[in-house]
Amino acid sequence: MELGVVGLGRMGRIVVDRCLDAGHDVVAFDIDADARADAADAGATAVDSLPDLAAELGDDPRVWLMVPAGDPVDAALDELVPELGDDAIVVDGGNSHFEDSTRRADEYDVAYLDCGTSGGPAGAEHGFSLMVGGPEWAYEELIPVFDAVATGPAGHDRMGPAGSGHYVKMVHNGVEYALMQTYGEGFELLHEGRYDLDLEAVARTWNNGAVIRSWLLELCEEAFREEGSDLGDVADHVAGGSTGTWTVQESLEQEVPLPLIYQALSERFGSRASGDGEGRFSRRLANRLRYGFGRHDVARKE
Ligand SMILES: NC(=O)C1=CN([C@@H]2O[C@H](COP(=O)(O)OP(=O)(O)OC[C@H]3O[C@@H](n4cnc5c(N)ncnc54)[C@H](O)[C@@H]3O)[C@@H](O)[C@H]2O)C=CC1
Ligand SMILES: O=C(CO)[C@H](O)[C@H](O)COP(=O)(O)O
Repeated sequence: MELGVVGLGRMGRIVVDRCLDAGHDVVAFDIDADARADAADAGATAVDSLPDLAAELGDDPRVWLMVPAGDPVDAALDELVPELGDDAIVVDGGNSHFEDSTRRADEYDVAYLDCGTSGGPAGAEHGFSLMVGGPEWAYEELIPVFDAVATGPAGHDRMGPAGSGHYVKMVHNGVEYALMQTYGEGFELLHEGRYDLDLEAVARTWNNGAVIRSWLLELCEEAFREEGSDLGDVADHVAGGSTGTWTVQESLEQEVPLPLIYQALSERFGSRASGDGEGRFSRRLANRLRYGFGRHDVARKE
């Protein structure tokens, strides 16, 4: 299959590489010329504009957007969609708000698939988990691409109609916040508590057979190995927060209480208010874990 990929950053580049490895042809565009050149070196056909991308794809174009959520998605769609034919399929693999996705599915004259993507840059090796919303025929048409980008056939599924893919990913991220918070609290008590513990050894032991083993716990182990048991100069400053905020907003609207996810989100806001970079160990671990799974910048003490 031939796929256009728009947005060649941390995540989009993985879409490109995994599709090429699976034998698909890729036409690639990013507003950044260096990113375009790198994708061309990897074997994609790099183009200089969105109209060029549409022209290169010809009939039945299939396009994967992997740009930052919000205005960049609408900007790309506004420029791209008029150039695509009636049978076009567009996937938005970023962290868009599900209501933006339902709006776009109505507004743009293409088959629109909203695709929650999980796995972060580590997905380069293993593939992503993909949660897809939108028309069934379009999902089925793109299964060869989803097989390549995901861990395999079990790593993707259609969640339901437009918006459902990003809705499921929003809740996934709320769960992610709460898991990071609870690991952080446990390690904070171990760090401040009665014994002088090697936290990498604790995490490694837990990761081997314990009830609470997980990938996030493997990333805790990696963080302690690389930063030390005291997390070195990692600051109490946790960035991000949009997807967790949406999860809490939706919980209020649905009257479904989510106290743990709300608390984890509040801890992030609290970390930014304190401003001294010292503070809570749990929040310092969350800061470092965001690098582990998403290659987000680590805030360091001055
Ligand atoms: N980093 C992560 O772990 C994860 C990120 N995501 C989501 O995936 C999306 C992309 O994230 P990353 O790859 O991490 O971001 P990134 O910042 O590494 O890459 C974004 C790329 O999009 C390009 N871009 C921006 N506007 C553009 C436009 N109008 N046309 C063409 N290219 C444009 C930028 O030049 C950049 O190369 C975001 O929505 C993000 O929330 C989803 C899951 C995990
Ligand atoms: O979707 C992701 C992981 O699943 C991204 O890494 C996202 O950026 C995480 O959310 P936040 O930036 O609010 O920590």
